[in-house]
Amino acid sequence: MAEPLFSFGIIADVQYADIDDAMNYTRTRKRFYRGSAELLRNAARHWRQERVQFVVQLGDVIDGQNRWRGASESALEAVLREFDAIPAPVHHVWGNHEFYNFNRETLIASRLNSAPRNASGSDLIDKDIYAYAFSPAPGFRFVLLDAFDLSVIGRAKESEKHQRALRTLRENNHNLHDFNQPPVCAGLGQRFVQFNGGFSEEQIQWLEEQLTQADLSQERVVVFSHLPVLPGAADSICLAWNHDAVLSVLRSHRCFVCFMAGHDHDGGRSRDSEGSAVDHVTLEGVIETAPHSDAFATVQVFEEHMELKGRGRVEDLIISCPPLS
Ligand SMILES: Nc1ncnc2c1ncn2[C@@H]1O[C@H](COP(=O)(O)OP(=O)(O)O)[C@@H](O)[C@H]1O
Repeated sequence: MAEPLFSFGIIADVQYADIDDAMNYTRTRKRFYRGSAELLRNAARHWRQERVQFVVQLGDVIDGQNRWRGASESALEAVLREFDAIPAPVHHVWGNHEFYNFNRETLIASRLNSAPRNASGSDLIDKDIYAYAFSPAPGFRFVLLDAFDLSVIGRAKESEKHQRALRTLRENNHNLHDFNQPPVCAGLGQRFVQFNGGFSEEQIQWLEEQLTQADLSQERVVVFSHLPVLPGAADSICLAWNHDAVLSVLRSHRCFVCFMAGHDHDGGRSRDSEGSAVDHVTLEGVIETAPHSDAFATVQVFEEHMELKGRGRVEDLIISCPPLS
């Protein structure tokens, strides 16, 4: 049997807090706030044994409730200790709960900024857009996106991007007193809530350039974001506001293999048949996973496909790589 070229771990929505278990907002699922650290520890142990090359943490690593308890720093320390037990780099995506706990400047200066450093500082596409690309192996380019680049929670009140985000919510959500409440409508319109966000034109342009370069150099690309972009791969309430702009970039490049996101704790899988049938994976969230189970995966990468090996409530998936030419 062929050996994988390399392998990496993925985990989403740990949302750790040192508080008692409770129901989610809509009272449909239980959240295991302390147990989530234990499940992260299980994942770390597993990845250590498997000797993965790196891990991608898909956002919401600590819960927003740490903020009002004054526990943001200690909760972050607790989860980073678990990640430190993995002898491999960890790439951190930022979700809405990162912004409930910290502002953008604090996050940029924190250990949750995993962008590689270059001679002039960091490889971020812009000093305050948390998106970057890295090459895990020759022929592969992995891209992390900032889904709160355009958002109310991820941008300072006085900034132009915050104001634009507010206008987007006012135009699309009639709940002016509470934009966390989804608009009463069917389908995709429900995504215009304050706990979501979107991607600026600069970021989408940068993504386009990354994929164009990857096409030219015959690399394969995997894209990560906290917010999903393909309807069907997640509940409509969980999609990025301008998910369609990202989709149209992804669909126009043959280098694109797979999109991985978190945010929707129920998880989801969908094959984008409008592209060249690439997979969109929304990973099941640790926070709503019972303590006796697990929610993480290891992805083994081969020349022509990737094998996602799920643990606990994450099911296995074979992801095929579209032909390069
Ligand atoms: N249907 C809703 N109506 C009003 N507020 C909501 C609704 N769903 C979530 N919220 C609020 O939005 C914020 C984010 O929700 P939460 O469930 O914590 O997000 P996540 O799914 O990322 O964990 C919380 O402050 C929560 O109380």
